[in-house]
Amino acid sequence: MALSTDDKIKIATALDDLGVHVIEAGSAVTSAGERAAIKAVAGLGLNAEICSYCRMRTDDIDLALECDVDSVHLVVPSSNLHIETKLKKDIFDQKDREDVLQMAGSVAEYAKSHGLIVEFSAEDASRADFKFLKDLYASGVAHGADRLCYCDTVGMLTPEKTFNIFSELAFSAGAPVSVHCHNDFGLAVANTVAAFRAGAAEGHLTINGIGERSGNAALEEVIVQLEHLYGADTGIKTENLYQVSRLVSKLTNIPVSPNKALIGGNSFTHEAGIHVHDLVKNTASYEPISPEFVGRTRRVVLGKHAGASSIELALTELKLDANDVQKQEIFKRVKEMGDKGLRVTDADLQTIAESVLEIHCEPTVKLKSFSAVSGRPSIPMASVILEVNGKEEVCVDTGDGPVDAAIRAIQRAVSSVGDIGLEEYHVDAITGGTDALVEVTVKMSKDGKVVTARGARTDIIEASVEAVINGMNRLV
Ligand SMILES: CC(=O)SCCNC(=O)CCNC(=O)[C@H](O)C(C)(C)COP(=O)(O)OP(=O)(O)OC[C@H]1O[C@@H](n2cnc3c(N)ncnc32)[C@H](O)[C@@H]1OP(=O)(O)O
Ligand SMILES: CC(C)C(=O)C(=O)O
Repeated sequence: MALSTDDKIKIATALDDLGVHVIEAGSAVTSAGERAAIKAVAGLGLNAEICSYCRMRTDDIDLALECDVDSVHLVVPSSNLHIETKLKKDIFDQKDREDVLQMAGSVAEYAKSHGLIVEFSAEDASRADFKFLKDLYASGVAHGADRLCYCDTVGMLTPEKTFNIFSELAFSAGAPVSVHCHNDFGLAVANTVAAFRAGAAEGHLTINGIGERSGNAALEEVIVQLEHLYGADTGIKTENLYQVSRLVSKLTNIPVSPNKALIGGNSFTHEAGIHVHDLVKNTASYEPISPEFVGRTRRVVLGKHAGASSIELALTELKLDANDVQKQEIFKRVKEMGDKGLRVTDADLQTIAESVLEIHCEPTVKLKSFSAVSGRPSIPMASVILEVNGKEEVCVDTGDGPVDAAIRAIQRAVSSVGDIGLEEYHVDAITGGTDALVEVTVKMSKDGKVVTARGARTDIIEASVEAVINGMNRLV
């Protein structure tokens, strides 16, 4: 994953707006491009402190200074394993031990003398000799470190162990102690929360839990757990969390798993009829917090597990009245689709309901023709001819591929009916082979309303065009 300067600016601005206190904008030593990006972020005048990762080397500090950052995350190997591997020294040898303490302290002092805030970070602290770790922190503090950090570099901590360690360190190490957890055993969030409970001053968190290997502690999970399960006021604008999560996922190209807590596509989405039956009476029955708390909306989807309440709700949303017999028929058809293994999109339900209720609606957006081209080195391009509210619209656009170009062209062609966004795009090959039937499912939005729709064809561009137009017709 590599972010451009523009991407870093967008993410840093969103994080600042979210209310985070420190933004680690990159490692200045990485490359000239990385330095340009860090400098650009530092020049934004954000409220957050802008920080760069540095090794225990004065030349790394010099590069961070070139970027005009406020602070450095000065990382010092602390376990004997890391010290031996990186520095070829042994903390159990008295001379080597003193050398490491001296080296770390002098780089901290160098950074401080150049006006930087120093977060003095013990790498692999969870596998370090605890006595040496405390000596290392003492050396950092004696040389001016403003904060200390305890890194669980390969995710070895458990919540109980973390609580005990932070209970001992947090108020006796001589400076506020941050926690930096990795998720190798899936415990990064639990360990970070345990550290906060025991007095950690700061947590190193990442949006969507991204990070090296299995990632770091997910910001959104830590914040919402602290607020809701422990009654803390974190000062974070939680209502921005989903929007920032989407931005980071888009710019890093790292999709969020549908079942990811709080920000996954399935959180706050309900399908089971037995759940929906209660949910419509009291949302708390199947939601621990309201979706709006993290900037989301509730969704009830239809499928094999739908019940009468789900159908009733969906019909109300469509503003359609059905009698009991008609509802039974809609219910039956929804179940039939579910039994075939199909997800019932909002557009599918509308089609079923209109067919059962014998309503004939002229679609607002009708496809007359489209074409798309792609190749190398040409730029992917698409043209569409649509009928929008009876008026012919012809649009051409380019994109990252022919599908993107076609969807952009459609979005331009329908701009007269409003701003329709594509929130999610998903492709499944239903059959095997290069002539497979391809199913495209899209989630689209307009003025806060979100709908799902599907297209199924052997041609992926046609399936995408069909899905998008189906979704648009549900929204306008
Ligand atoms: C995902 C993250 O960004 S987490 C933060 C970690 N950040 C990064 O790794 C930044 C990206 N890294 C890079 O671009 C490169 O690794 C560079 C430019 C930093 C260094 O590249 P190279 O000089 O080729 O060294 P290489 O990466 O092979 O090895 C790292 C060197 O740093 C040394 N080192 C690593 N950590 C430390 C430390 N905390 N203090 C002092 N030295 C350290 C290693 O001992 C090794 O030194 P050696 O080459 O003398 O053996
Ligand atoms: C970059 C450093 C802080 C790290 O990821 C770790 O030690 O866990």
